[in-house]
Amino acid sequence: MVSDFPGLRLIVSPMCTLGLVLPRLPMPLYTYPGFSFPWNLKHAGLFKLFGCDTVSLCGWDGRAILYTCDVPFLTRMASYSGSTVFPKPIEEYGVLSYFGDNVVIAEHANWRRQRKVSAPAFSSKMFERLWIDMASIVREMLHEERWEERTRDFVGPLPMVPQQAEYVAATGEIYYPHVVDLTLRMALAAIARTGFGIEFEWRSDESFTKSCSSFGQPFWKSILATFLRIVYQLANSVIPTIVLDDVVRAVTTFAATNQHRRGDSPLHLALQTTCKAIITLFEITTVPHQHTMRLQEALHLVAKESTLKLAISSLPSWLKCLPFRRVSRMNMAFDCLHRELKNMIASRRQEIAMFMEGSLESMSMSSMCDSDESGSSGLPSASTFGSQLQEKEEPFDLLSNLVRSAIQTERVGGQSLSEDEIIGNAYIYLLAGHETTAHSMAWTLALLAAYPEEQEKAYHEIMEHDSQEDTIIRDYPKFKFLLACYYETLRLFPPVQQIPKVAAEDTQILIDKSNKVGSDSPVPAQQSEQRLMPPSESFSDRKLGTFPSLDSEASLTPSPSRVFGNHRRHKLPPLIIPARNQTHHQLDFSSSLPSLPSTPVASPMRETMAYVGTPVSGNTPSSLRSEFIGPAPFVQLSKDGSKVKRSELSSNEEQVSLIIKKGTIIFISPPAVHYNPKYWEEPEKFTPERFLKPYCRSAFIPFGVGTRACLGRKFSEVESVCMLVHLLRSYSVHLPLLPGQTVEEARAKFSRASVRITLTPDKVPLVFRRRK
Ligand code: HEM
Repeated sequence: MVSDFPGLRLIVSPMCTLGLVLPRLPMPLYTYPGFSFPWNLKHAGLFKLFGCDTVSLCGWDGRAILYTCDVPFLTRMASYSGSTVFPKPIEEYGVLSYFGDNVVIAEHANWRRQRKVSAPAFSSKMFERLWIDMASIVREMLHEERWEERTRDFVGPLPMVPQQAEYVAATGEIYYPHVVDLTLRMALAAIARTGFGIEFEWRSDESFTKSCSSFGQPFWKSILATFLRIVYQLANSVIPTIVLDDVVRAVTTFAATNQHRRGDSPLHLALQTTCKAIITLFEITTVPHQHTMRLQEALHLVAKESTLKLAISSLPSWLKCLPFRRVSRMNMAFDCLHRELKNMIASRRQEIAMFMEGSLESMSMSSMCDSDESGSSGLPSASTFGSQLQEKEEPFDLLSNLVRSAIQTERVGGQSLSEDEIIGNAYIYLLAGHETTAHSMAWTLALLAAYPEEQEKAYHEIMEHDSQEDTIIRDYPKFKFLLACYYETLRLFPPVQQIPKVAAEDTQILIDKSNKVGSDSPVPAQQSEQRLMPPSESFSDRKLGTFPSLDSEASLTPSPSRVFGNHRRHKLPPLIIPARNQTHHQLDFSSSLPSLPSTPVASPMRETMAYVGTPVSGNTPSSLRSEFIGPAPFVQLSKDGSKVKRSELSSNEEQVSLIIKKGTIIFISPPAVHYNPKYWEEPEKFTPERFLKPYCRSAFIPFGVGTRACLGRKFSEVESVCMLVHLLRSYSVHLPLLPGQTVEEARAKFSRASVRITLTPDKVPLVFRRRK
């Protein structure tokens, strides 16, 4: 299917189950590069090696995929992903349906419905609340962890001891061996408060982790309990249950009354010990845990153990009940969260319906009162009714907004979300929004520590706009440099490493070959203003080239085009494909093409055409053309955006086609795009300023591309900028350098990461000091 593209021929495909667990093998480019290969190889390790931006990855187990970092190609492809052409291979996402159907695993009409109902949940009031919540989370953290007190007497770093393996914090320094422990809790608190409206108090790290890890039974207890239950089941099959139950009840009652019996004789002691043992055994088998799990603890454990849950979901069901403490703790947490979400949704439904009715009623009453100025109607005045309502604050957290949107959709007769779908989507917010943002916040701090001059710029920006009074959401657009730092971090460490698509049908993409450089190459400021969007374009009112503005409600509420993508309004960037009889080597921008003859080029035609899937000749072969029955979206576009008749395809010298065979899996690689020197100057360097100048927007894809782009993008941006403002205004962050260690070495160390659900840093050690 993809053999015409150069690439890796591997023993194991990274996409199969074995690939998920197998570590990197020796000679990785011939055997197996490990599941973390997108991060380890980035652009230079694979695409540069093969000299083209789309390569194939084939395993001996038969799974073959196309792997691309070619911006024109992926932009065109992803812009249509909401349609039937390049959907997500949703069968790969089955495990995410644990709590219920949700927007991430939906496709086609189901996806449109879910996205339409869930997008309004990210409303301006929610962002207002997010800013307030995040600011108070940082404040509480600083207070609870006694940062001020601990950083009071800093005199300077401790003298270095040669061969020192671990950094020793000096007096007045706060040292985190892995700052992700801190950012994970901040991101969780933000999701808990603004996402679910839960009172999530900040407890010192130690006590919180301790209480969370106390759940679940120790391994030996679980084994014993399982054994006793099996014995009971077997005995049950021989002796009638009722008799067995009576015997157990009699024995335990006897044991309970006799376990504290006084007496010093050996007989008494033996009886007492036996009775205690019986009671313990009985407790092990019947009472799993005395202490009820709180929602805050359940949230923490669910977020922490989601990877385990997903891994276990694909195992046979009996394996899921293995008596490991971690597994039983995880199951408890998931059950608790599910139960609580159900209760919360039920109560929110009532509350929100009350508010909706209340506001309607107060409106109608105010009009009645207006018409009857003497107030002789006998009804409470509109203001009295309004104040009764105001006593209770209307909730605007994500979950409440989702419920509100579902109710509103129901009321206008639209297709709404079921309770399970609301729970499914709420769980996705937790899963999608927790680790991604937490890891990115940790890496932003680390990069600012590694580049002190950038940190100083960030600090100056904070000082410029952060008066002594608390900042509010309206101040957010002022922190341009901080947002640029966050973007640059996401470019260097994109949390999502692969974005999969599948060709649902044989598809022919018509390419404008005259546009050689392609409109997605990095461009200087004066060129192509249309493509130069501000870093937060989806948040702003979309004035090209301006920074996000939060002045209007509209700027925060997703518009249909923002929700569903704007591919209908804008012309898609053309793909660059060689003309007939033009070799790859003649091209100055032949990014979509296999350019090295690692796969033997069989015919001149192969050399001159770019295609994905079955080889085709220079002209669309009749066999393939006959498959294009019905609308083929790509065929309809020409250079000027007008329609091209199918019959013109073969003869039109300006147009060349790219053919993607049905079933081809295509993985878009954000790290390879972000490290592609074609789009980014000095891609390895941390240069936040690049986002303050015109930049290649289509080559910045941490939040995905096209219609399926991230719904929570603004959530993560507002949350992170707010955290930086409130932390860096009083504290500076530094790398804990060991004797003889350079900044580059330290950066290489904190850049080590593995690909799990998202890119997960191995260790990010940081030191904080109080600013003078
Ligand atoms: C740094 C933070 C984040 C990154 C890098 C990120 C990245 C992404 C990416 C790449 C996708 C597209 C996946 C695909 O097409 O297969 C996505 C989708 C999604 N994200 Fe995020 N995300 C982040 C934060 C969040 C947050 C905070 C939330 C919610 C509170 C969220 C909710 C979602 C949802 C609901 C989707 C599915 C959209 C759809 O399929 O229509 N994300 N995200």
